[in-house]
Amino acid sequence: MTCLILIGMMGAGKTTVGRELAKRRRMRFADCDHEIVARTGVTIPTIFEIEGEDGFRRREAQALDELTLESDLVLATGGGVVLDAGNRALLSQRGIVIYLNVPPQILWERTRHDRNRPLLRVENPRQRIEELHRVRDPLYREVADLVVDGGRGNPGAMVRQIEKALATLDKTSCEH
Ligand SMILES: Nc1ncnc2c1ncn2[C@@H]1O[C@H](COP(=O)(O)OP(=O)(O)O)[C@@H](O)[C@H]1O
Ligand SMILES: O=C(O)C1=C[C@@H](OP(=O)(O)O)[C@@H](O)[C@H](O)C1
Ligand SMILES: [Mg+2]
Repeated sequence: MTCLILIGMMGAGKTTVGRELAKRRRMRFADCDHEIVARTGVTIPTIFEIEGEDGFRRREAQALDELTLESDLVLATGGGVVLDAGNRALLSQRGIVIYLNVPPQILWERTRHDRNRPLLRVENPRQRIEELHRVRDPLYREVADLVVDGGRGNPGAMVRQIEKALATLDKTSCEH
């Protein structure tokens, strides 16, 4: 079975919905960020502190390249994975890419108390989310096979919406 890849902004629900989707479809679940944390033994903020964003992005590209070789996998990516053109090419080639599209206001509400996202550790995180969304939304759309409204309904409802959208697609192989 094919490889399903979730993309979207921080707080879009990629990790939460991805895990549920994998359970429902009896597929393995992986998360690029979790993989990086498992490999390095430190948190994402610590990687940003020690190696900067560039260092994190190198690790992210490596993890993406390796994980997307698997089939039968639901993969949650980090929100910034689409910034790199090489990553975007990989995403398009290696799976069905699902963009969880969520308005900035909801992203802000979901992430405001979470300290694990170094890019939001700024004076005005709300404005930062809006800026990142403006830059990234076209990149998410560029690689997405499906765009799903991830702002309405609980994760279970998101899974049902994704399943419905997947049924309309005729892309059945990860290795196309
Ligand atoms: N559909 C949803 N409805 C309500 N809350 C959600 C939904 N999806 C995710 N959340 C919550 O939003 C926060 C961020 O979700 P997460 O899965 O970590 O997003 P991402 O991996 O895209 O950054 C978590 O606290 C999660 O429980
Ligand atoms: O948007 C981003 O650039 C990032 C998103 C995070 O993942 P989530 O999208 O799962 O929060 C994580 O990869 C890192 O903090 C950078
Ligand atoms: Mg996540």
